[in-house]
Amino acid sequence: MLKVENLTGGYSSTPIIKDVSFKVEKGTMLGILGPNGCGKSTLLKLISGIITPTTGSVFIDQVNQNHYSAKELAKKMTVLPQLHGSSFSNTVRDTVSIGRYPHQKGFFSSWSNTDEEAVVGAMNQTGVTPFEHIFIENLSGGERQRVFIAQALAQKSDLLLLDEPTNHLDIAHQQQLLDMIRKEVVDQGLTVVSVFHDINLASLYCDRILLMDSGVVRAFGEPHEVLLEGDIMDVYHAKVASHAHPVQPKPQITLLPEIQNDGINNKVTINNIKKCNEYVMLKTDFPLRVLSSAVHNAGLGWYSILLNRTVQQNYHIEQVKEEYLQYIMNEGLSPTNTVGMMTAVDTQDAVIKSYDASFGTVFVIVTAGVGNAIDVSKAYTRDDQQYIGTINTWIIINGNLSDEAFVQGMMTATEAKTKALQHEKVYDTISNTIATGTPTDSLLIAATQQGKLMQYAGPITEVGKVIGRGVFEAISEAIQNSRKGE
Ligand SMILES: Nc1ncnc2c1ncn2[C@@H]1O[C@H](COP(=O)(O)OP(=O)(O)OP(=O)(O)O)[C@@H](O)[C@H]1O
Repeated sequence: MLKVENLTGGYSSTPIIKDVSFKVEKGTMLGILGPNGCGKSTLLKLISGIITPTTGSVFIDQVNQNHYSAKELAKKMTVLPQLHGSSFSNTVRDTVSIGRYPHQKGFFSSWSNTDEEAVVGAMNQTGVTPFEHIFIENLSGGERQRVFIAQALAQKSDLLLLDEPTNHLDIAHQQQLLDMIRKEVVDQGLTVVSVFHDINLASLYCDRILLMDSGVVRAFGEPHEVLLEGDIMDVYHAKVASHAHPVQPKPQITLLPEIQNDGINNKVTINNIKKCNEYVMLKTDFPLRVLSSAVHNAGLGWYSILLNRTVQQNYHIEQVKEEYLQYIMNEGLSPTNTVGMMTAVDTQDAVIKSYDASFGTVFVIVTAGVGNAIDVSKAYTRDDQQYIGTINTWIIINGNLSDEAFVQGMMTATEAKTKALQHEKVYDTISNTIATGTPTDSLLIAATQQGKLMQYAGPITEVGKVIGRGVFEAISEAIQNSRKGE
C-alpha cells in the first residue's frame, strides 16, 4: 500500500530525514515513535507531499506519489496534522464536511447521499454528533481533536496519516478513538501511519513500529522486536523498564524514576508478624514485592499486609473471592494493599522461623495440615473437589530479588516442601505413596527489594539455600505440630 524508499529531506539544504525506507501493507497500522524533534512530523509531511523530498520516493499503491494530482492524492490519503488552532469559524458539521472536498466535482455543488452518509457516520463514530451545530472554537481541546478525526474519516481514503491523534484526549477517548481506528483497519482494510508519543498505546494498537532517532530509522518491526528496554533508553535518554501487558501479548514500557531508594532502611522484623487464633498477619509500613498463589491478590504486586486466615473445615469455597474481600473490609484492612490466604489449620500452630543471611533476615512462616495429602504424580487417578489450602508457606526476604529469582524461589520452596513431606513420611492415602503436597497448597514470596540485586534463587545461591532449608524445617515442624494435635 505504502512504500517509502531512501527518503531524504527537510526544510532547507540540511536534511531532517535521512535515507528512510519502509513498507506498510494494506490493512495494517504503523506507529512512528521517537523523541521530540527527531523528525516524525517531517516524515509525515514528506510522505503526504507537503514538503518535497531531496532524494528518494514515496509510492502509494505502486504509483509514485508525485504522479497523483492533488485531488487524486486526497482521495488516496488523508492527513491529520497535529491539532492546530483553526483560523476558520465553522460548525462541527461543516468542519467534518470539509473532509468530503476531494469527492466534490465543484466546491459543495454536488453533495450526494454518499457524502451525507460519510459525514454522519464519521460524526457518530467519533461521538461528536451532539455538537454538530456548535462552532468548533467553543469546544474543548479533546472534543476539537475528535472533530478533526471525524473530518479525516469522512474523507474515506485508504491511507490515513495521523500526527499524535490521541493528543488532548482523556484515556476513555484515547481508547474509543484507537479502538475505532483499529476496527477500520481490521474490518475495512484501512491503512494507518500514525505518530505517537505514548509508546504503550503504539505497542497496543500498531502492527509495526518505526523507531526514529535523529532523522534515521533506529528500528522497524513488530512491537516486541522494536520496544526493547536498551533501545528505548538509548533513543529517548530515559530510564525505563519493559514488561508484558497483563492481558495483551504486547510489551509495555514503564518509566523508572530516579528517586527510588527513599526507603533504603526498610526492614521486616519479627515485630511485623502477629499470630493469633484467627490469623497470621504480617504488616509493614512500606510495600513488599510479593509473588503468590493467594486467594486475594494472587500474582505479582506490591503489598504491605499479608494475611493467612483460619476458616472452618466446612467453609463454602464457591463464594471465596467475595467472602474474602468482605472479611478484609470488615477487618478495616485495605483490599488493594492486602494479600490473603486461607487455611483450615489453627493459625496458633503456625511455625515462624528466621534465618540470618549476608543480605538480611529471611522469615519462613508455615501453617500445615496434611489430612488431604496427595502424591502429585498419582493425582490423575482421583477426582478431588477444591477445598481450603492446607500447607500455606510464606517466605519473607529482607533482600532484592529479580523476577527470575522470585520464580526460582517458588521452585526451590516447592522442592523443599516435597522433601519435608517425604521426610515426615506423609502418605497419599488413596495411592498409598509418599505425598508431595495437598491439593490446594499456597505459596508466597515477599521481598523488601532493597540492597544488592539477587539474580537467582536456585538451590546453590545463598538465598536459595536459605529458602530450601527454611521451608524444609518449617514445614517439617508444622507437620509434627499438626500430628501432635490429632
Ligand atoms: N517548518 C520548519 N522549518 C524549519 N525547521 C523545522 C520546521 N518544522 C520542524 N523543523 C525542525 O525539524 C526538526 C524535526 O521536527 P519534527 O517536527 O519533524 O520533529 P518531531 O519528531 O515530530 O517532534 P515532536 O515530537 O516534538 O513533535 C526539528 O529540529 C524542528 O525544529
